[in-house]
Amino acid sequence: MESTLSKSPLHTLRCMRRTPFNRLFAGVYTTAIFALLYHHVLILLQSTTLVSFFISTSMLISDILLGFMWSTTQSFRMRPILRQQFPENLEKVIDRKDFPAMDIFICTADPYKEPPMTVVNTALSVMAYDYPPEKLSVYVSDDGGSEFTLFAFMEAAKFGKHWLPYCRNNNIVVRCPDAYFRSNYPRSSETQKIKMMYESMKIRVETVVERGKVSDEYVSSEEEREAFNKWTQGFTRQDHPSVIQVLLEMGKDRDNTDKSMPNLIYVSRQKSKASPHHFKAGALNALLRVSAIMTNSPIVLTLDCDMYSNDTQTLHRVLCYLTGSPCRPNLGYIQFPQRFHGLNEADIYACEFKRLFQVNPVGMDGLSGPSYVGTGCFFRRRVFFGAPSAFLPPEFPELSPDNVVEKPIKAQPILALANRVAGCNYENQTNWGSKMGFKYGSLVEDYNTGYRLHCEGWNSVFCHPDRPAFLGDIPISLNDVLSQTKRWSVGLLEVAFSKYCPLTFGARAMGNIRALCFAHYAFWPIWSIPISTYAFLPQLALLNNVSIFPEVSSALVGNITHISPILYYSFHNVPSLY
Ligand SMILES: O=c1ccn([C@@H]2O[C@H](COP(=O)(O)OP(=O)(O)O[C@H]3O[C@H](CO)[C@@H](O)[C@H](O)[C@H]3O)[C@@H](O)[C@H]2O)c(=O)[nH]1
Ligand SMILES: [Mn+2]
Repeated sequence: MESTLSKSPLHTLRCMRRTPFNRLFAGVYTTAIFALLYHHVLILLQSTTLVSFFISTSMLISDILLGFMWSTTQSFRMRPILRQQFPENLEKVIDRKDFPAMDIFICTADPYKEPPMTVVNTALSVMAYDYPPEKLSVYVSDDGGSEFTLFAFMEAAKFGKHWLPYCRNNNIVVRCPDAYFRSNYPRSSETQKIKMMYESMKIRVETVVERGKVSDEYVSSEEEREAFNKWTQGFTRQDHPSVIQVLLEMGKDRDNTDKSMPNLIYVSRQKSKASPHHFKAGALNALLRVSAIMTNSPIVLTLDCDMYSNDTQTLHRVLCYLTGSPCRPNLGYIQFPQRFHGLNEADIYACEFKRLFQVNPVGMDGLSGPSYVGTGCFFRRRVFFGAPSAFLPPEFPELSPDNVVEKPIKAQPILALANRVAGCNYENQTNWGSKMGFKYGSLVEDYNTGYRLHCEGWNSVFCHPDRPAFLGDIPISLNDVLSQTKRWSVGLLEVAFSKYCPLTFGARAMGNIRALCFAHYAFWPIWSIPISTYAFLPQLALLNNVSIFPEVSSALVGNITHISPILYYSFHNVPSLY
């Protein structure tokens, strides 16, 4: 195998050529920042009135914060690397029948904000991966506890039996039905037929959501009726029993060409007003346990419901890192960037977050790997059970990452246990959320979990192929943008001001440079302080006749300080210079 790998590698990496320049620049620029701060201190000491004292102090504080944020960004420039995968070499190293099983988690939380058809499209796009279907299990977590979402998935299970073979036989690249039918697809009679099926499913699902109930005419079997019976009078989204419904069972359910379908399982964990639900992290932990009981695949993909798969080869790319030797023993997860569709040229709310999702992770990748961004991330199941060298056993052996599930997923004991671990009080007095699974304590469970895994000694890989692996929706209204930014800011500050602060706990656990990368995110909201100061202070200073910038004649310091904010912003905003 060694020799096969050296002739046809599965992945390569190379350091970027600009690295020495970046380091030199960081050194020179640090001197400029100190000169600027020195100038501010001098002005502060010379201030004679209250107004000039206030203005100089504000400038000093803003520039200290800007300088600090600048220094955190430099950690991303210290060793940026570029990776490449060669999925075409995979089958030289591992037989298709030996591919590892994958559990795919899709989260949804509200049938009105996240229409069930969007969730269905995400699920169908991943069910149709070019991967042995008997190795795929798709779990949908419905935190909205909505019968409409369950109904949509019953429909998707039926439509999938036509869609999957259609994609396979016609080598379709975009396997998300909605995106496919929006593209310039070939108008053959087979395609028209499948499009009609899709449209009629869509109408049924949308009618059900509009009417606010699943009418009898849409329920086609006793099993389905029984599932909907769980939505009794007292069933609300904040208070309801767990609902776990197997919609497709691998091996038993077959498509219209008689090939096996992947598993498709609907999970709505139990909710009660009296127990905390821990938002998405709670939902993911419930899914981790339910999937452990039912399939326990060694690799887990987390996806948001608004992100569909845009490349059938993605799982092969992931395997390039997880199979063959040498395989990094501490490799915990593989993160794909969040990329978006439907962006307009101007992207007026700047929601693409290119720096956050595409530029900075390249820098972190050269250190110990990118942070987790909540979606498009493949984990080894083992990472959720303690540090690489200190396995933390779960409450009972069936939850253990090395347990092999032998019973079929519809077996009564399996379903009973799955419902038990999806209970709202199950986590009381356990390590879930603190030492095990996705971490609680922050609204940005993704950043928090990724960061804590790195502190434990896990590392990660950034996989950024030219063809986006996943495409998602961006917020398109100002209200959505503001609420998203507020949620992120609160969540990040929760980590920054906790005992796990990257500057203290992080620096001890992983060293200064890596910790600075994580600190950059944790302290991201403090950008608002210097930005607001710079927005308002110059006018105030002008009105009060206070000079905040040095005069051109005041020698070296003046010149440097004049150009430094300009230089700072130009360097910060040119992505090609990382
Ligand atoms: O109680 C909850 C709340 C949210 N979600 C799901 O979590 C996902 C992300 O939530 P959303 O409200 O869309 O947050 P965004 O700010 O758009 O998402 C970004 O930020 C989140 C918090 O950091 C990450 O979890 C996401 O992956 C990341 O895309 C969605 O699929 C939701 O359905 C739940 O399952 N349960
Ligand atoms: Mn979202």
